[in-house]
Amino acid sequence: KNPNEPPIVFHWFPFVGSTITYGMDPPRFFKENRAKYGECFTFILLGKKTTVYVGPKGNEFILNGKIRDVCAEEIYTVLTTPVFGKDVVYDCPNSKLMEQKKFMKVALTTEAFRSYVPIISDEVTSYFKRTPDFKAQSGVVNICPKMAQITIFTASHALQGKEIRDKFDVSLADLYHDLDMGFSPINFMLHWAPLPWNNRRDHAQRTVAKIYMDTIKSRRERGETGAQDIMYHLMNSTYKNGVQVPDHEIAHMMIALLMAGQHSSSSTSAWIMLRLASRPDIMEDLYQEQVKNLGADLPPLAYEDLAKLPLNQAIVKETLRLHAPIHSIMRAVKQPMPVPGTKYVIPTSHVLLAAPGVSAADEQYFPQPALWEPHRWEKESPLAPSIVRNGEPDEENDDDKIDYGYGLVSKGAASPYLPFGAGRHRCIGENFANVQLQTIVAMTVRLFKFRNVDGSNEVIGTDYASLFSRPLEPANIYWEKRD
Ligand code: HEM
Ligand SMILES: N#Cc1ccc(COc2ccc(/C=C/c3ccc(C(F)(F)[C@](O)(Cn4cnnn4)c4ccc(F)cc4F)nc3)cc2)cc1
Repeated sequence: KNPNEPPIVFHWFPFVGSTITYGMDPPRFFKENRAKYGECFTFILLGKKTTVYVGPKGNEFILNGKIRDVCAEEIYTVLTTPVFGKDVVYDCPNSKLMEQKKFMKVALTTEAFRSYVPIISDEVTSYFKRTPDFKAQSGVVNICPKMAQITIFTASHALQGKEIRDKFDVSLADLYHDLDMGFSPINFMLHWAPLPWNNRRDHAQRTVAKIYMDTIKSRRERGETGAQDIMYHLMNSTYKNGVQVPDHEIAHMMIALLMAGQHSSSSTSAWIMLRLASRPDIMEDLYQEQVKNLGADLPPLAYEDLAKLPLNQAIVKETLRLHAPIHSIMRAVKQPMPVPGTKYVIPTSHVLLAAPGVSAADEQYFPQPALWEPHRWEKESPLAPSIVRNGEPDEENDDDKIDYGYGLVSKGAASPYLPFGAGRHRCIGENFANVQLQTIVAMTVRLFKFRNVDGSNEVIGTDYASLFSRPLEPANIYWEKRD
């Protein structure tokens, strides 16, 4: 027992350590060990000493770690580079990633979102109209594959451009599926292994990258400047050192954006539908909110309408509070790190693990935390988070901001609610995700009433085996069309 290091979670076997109990149910693992050891403790994950530090102080310590102390790419590159491709995101120095985030973000503007809302709402309505599963007046459906379908189209159309999606036609599904097989936590360990799925992943990565690069060449030859989409902006971006972004890096960033957008949104939208089925009263409130604020004739949805639907917005916020797709954020330790207020110094042999979802489910910050209650985000709600400021306990309220090279982000990460991370690695897709998810919810509410098959208020368990936590399948809900 070393008094200068956090306590080590009891385990029977070296190497395996606590991998299985953690991997099966990370939130439960964090909560049980916080009760035994406090907010900062170390466990063995596949032979690696992994120091967890939960709560707002832990979020600050890890997510706002200085670049000389913590490193993301060292941990993530084995997982992401084979899928995205070389020289982007975690296969380059952090300074280059910061510039890439700036380029990627430049096309995620409210102007672009204005055009996405009709695209997404048309996709939702046409999907539900043309899909055989929704031919009848009511029925039962496993909602997860349906939401994955809806989000892959909207994510690819919005983030990749119409021509790319059309070009993939039916082969997108297969190529995307093979790429996706490489995006699994098993590859944290076996990324190098010449396993069949890794070979398919590599073939898919090369094929998809080539499709993008051919598109870039043909756009350049035609002098195409029509679509001001992400590809267009990346084709016209230059690094600070004067080098134009090479075609292969453009292609690889496009793959990264597709993977990010698809996984996060399909998981979150599936959870939203399951939660609405567990609370038919909320789904009715949402419908009435649109009637009240947009008019009983329910005009076609526009970007500006989203801001008129606070409960609709709170659905996404409350779902991400209990179902954040990324449950573990990891960093390598590059220099011994003293933990403020303790005797601990975290050595470079450790990996740090932040779990913002732990404080988001802590009664200290959210009364009755296990209750999915979107109304809690309204100021006067008795369930409102204790540190409500201007309507939400977000990190954007009371401290100033800092720019790591891709725009201003909040300086403080000591918030209990960080589903999009914080600090230099903070998400750049938050606004896109909110527009996409809020539009999907608003359109679904117009078409259906949901409830659980057994009429209960229950919700299905979580599958932590994949990279992004998502509902266990099949996750059936009973639906009926609003006449
Ligand atoms: C509900 C949707 C989403 C959630 C909950 C989410 C969550 C996160 C989180 C927690 C991080 C921080 C990761 C870390 O610190 O290691 C992150 C980073 C990031 N996300 Fe998202 N994300 C979402 C959607 C998106 C979308 C739609 C895109 C792209 C269009 C995207 C692109 C990125 C990028 C580029 C980063 C930066 C990674 C880095 O700097 O290391 N995300 N996201
Ligand atoms: N035995 C066993 C056993 C052991 C352990 C386990 C479970 O262990 C763990 C541990 C850690 C993790 C981490 C999740 C993680 C991290 C990074 C990324 C990412 F990089 F990919 C992402 O942030 C994703 N992203 C961002 N925004 N939207 N998506 C991203 C960034 C930029 C980018 F451009 C594209 C991106 F898409 N994705 C996911 C998941 C599971 C199970 C079983």
